[in-house]
Amino acid sequence: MSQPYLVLDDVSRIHGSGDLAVPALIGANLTVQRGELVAVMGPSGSGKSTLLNLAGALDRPSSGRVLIDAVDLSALSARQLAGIRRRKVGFVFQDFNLVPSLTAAENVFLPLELDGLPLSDCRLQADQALAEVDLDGVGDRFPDELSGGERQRVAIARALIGERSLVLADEPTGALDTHTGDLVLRLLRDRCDTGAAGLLVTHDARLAAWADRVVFLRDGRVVDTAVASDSDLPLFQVTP
Ligand SMILES: Nc1ncnc2c1ncn2[C@@H]1O[C@H](COP(=O)(O)OP(=O)(O)OP(=O)(O)O)[C@@H](O)[C@H]1O
Repeated sequence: MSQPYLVLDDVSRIHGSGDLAVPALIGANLTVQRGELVAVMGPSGSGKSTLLNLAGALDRPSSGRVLIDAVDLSALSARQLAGIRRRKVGFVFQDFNLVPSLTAAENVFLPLELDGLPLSDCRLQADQALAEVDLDGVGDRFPDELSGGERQRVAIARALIGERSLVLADEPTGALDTHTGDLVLRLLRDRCDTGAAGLLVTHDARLAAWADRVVFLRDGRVVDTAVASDSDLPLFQVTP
């Protein structure tokens, strides 16, 4: 089997210190191959967002190692981490995180623009990315001129634009109706099928069924994994 694209090796993250220390993630091990979509499930506060932020180089572990494409992130400066995020990682959040003063196309090509790509190339790639999510022709509209489902598809286009091959989604369908939620999941699934590695945080077993595997967290620990195509996901009825 090829080298995993994402590796979490015995990763712990303690927020705060002293009496206020919260062990949000404890000794987590996880690998995701290109082509694979892994769902992360667990009760509120179990460490799902913490894990996702570490996987996407938005946060650093208190101990353990995170590797993206065989690069150990602990060896990198803040500037180098920002470069990895811009080039390799796509994030999709529940609240879309679009910049309201930028058009749909400008939101989508923001990571490329920050990376110094000429604006004409940025626009071309943004239009292609918008077309991929079935949003041809909306590039010049602002987020408040789009529906919730369209905004989330813009966010997906931004997460998928360029070469980025690690796609991280935190409750990406939370605010969407079932039909649009399924569309968003299909886009994520397609991107993984064409070679990206994906992590999907969700509370919804129906959405987790789009993944290849499900990792269950409880109190900051990985307590179980399951093959997602087994329709009877154990939800949180796992033994500690
Ligand atoms: N910046 C922070 N400072 C202190 N504690 C934090 C911080 N971020 C998260 N925590 C704590 O770490 C634990 C894990 O939080 P996390 O957000 O990863 O859980 P989650 O599983 O994503 O929860 P939810 O499903 O409610 O979003 C929780 O106890 C949370 O209160």
